[in-house]
Amino acid sequence: MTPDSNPAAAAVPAHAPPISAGLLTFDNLTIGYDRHPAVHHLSGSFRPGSLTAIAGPNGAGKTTLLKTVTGLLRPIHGEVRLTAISRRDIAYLPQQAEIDRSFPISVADAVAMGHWRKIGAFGGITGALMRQTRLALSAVGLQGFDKRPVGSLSVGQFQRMLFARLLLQEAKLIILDEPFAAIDAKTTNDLLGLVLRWQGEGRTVIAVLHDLEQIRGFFPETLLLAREPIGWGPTAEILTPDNLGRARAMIEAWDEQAEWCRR
Ligand SMILES: Nc1ncnc2c1ncn2[C@@H]1O[C@H](COP(=O)(O)OP(=O)(O)OP(=O)(O)O)[C@@H](O)[C@H]1O
Repeated sequence: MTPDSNPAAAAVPAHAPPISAGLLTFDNLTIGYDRHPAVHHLSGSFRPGSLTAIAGPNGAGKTTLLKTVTGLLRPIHGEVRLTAISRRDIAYLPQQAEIDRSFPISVADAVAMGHWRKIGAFGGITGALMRQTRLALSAVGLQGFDKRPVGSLSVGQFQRMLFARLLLQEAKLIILDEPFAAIDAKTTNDLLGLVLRWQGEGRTVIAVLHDLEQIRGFFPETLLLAREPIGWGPTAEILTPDNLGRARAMIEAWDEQAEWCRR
């Protein structure tokens, strides 16, 4: 696959958050745990149809930010605003480490859970929905895996299965937390193809990633986070040596026990 010169990366001023008609907007957001802030003073918007990487060192607050967007955490201060969508329109793929892989369920049933918006929590899976489930499994290269218990899948196969479920969700906003961590090159390439397909369909995609070359190659926009926003805009203008150095220094200087922010 070749890097995509994506039109979603419309001109946005460097080092300034792209505030415009955003699908998802942060308004002076401060988030964290037990009133210890993990991320301060984040403002900006993700435009509808944009493809954005969230980058930053370990402990920068990336996962905390995603959990706040999905409603798992409440902001300490400021606001997360959704425009023209609701939380039901968001599909969220957590880090692999947060997912219980021992759940006794078949691959087909796990993927079919992606239909929940159409059928509700207690609705039945019709023949048509099961056919769509099998199509989604084929799209991720897992044809014939329907009856396998999820616990028997390799790490890469498990991630393919979760992407099949995302396919069925047909979400307007897709949020991925380190989707390619511990995944081999072939699987990464296939799943990256799905990410680009989603964006081609007009969906908005946000992914936490650590591979800077991958971000430069495929993600037109980047939010570089290090407890505070270091930059947010076109990837080439954000992932500079200067900004990456500032992000590292910010994390090294961070006080884990910092009290409530007074700025
Ligand atoms: N449940 C929790 N309770 C208290 N503090 C937490 C909790 N989860 C995360 N933190 C802290 O919040 C800060 C940001 O963590 P977060 O997981 O958001 O970072 P990250 O950028 O996703 O890191 P990584 O790249 O290592 O996954 C860290 O100092 C972390 O220890």
